[in-house]
Amino acid sequence: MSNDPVPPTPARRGLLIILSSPSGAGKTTLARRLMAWDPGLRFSVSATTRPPRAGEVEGREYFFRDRAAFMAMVAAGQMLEHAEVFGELYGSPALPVEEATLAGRDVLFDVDWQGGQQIRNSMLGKHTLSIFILPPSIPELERRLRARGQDSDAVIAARMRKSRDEISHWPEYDYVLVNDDLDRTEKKLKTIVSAERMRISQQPGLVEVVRHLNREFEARQ
Ligand SMILES: Nc1ncnc2c1ncn2[C@@H]1O[C@H](COP(=O)(O)OP(=O)(O)OP(=O)(O)O)[C@@H](O)[C@H]1O
Ligand SMILES: Nc1nc2c(ncn2[C@@H]2O[C@H](COP(=O)(O)O)[C@@H](O)[C@H]2O)c(=O)[nH]1
Repeated sequence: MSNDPVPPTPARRGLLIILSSPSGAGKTTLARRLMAWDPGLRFSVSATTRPPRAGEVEGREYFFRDRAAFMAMVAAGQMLEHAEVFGELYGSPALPVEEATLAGRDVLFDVDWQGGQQIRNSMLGKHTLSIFILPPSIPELERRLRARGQDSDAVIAARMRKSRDEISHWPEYDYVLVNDDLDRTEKKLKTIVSAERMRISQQPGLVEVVRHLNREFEARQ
């Protein structure tokens, strides 16, 4: 018998994948493509006090709450993070994230820089992967916000004013992608996620593989 140096197999904890960008750079579009690529990925549906846009469905894009209900969730400790963005409250409910990551599933967040910071510093923040999406130019950012056709001129102007501040947080992220061509950016995003999933810390099953290889070495002696 060898004295097997390999520790027992720990369960895999899911990754917290954080996407941030200035409004309109394309993170929601990219998040949808990532979800379609990997049905095992769980999207963290945020709660917000902002009113629904046309086509948005309660519980799919957001949980739409009034301020009192939102603050009650915060007071009850139900939010992993929360922040005021463009004058509205946004937050990520903690329980679905805990359940998914405990079951080994990765969770995708579409949050601003404040949310990104809070998630990284949270109890669940040990295994995070954070990616910041930059627009190729400021005129293109504004063009995308207008082309989306969802927000008033005043809302677009407010979001453009905040974009410089949001962009200033790019160095806090693990990766930065310039979203010029959507298909190319999607491919890069998938490459990053695939590579991060191959980190030793993300592959507890390797312990069994190495154990098996050691047994095979012994059988040859
Ligand atoms: N690479 C791209 N080239 C051209 N248009 C794009 C590109 N990426 C996204 N878009 C478009 O830009 C608009 C804004 O994208 P999206 O809603 O994904 O931005 P966002 O970063 O999630 O914004 P918000 O923070 O306001 O939710 C959408 O109409 C989307 O189709
Ligand atoms: N800190 C958090 N930010 C969030 C969350 N959900 C969304 N967001 C960010 O808000 C803005 C605006 O989103 P929109 O849907 O109104 O266009 C954008 O930057 C999102 O990333 C959250 O739970 N926490």
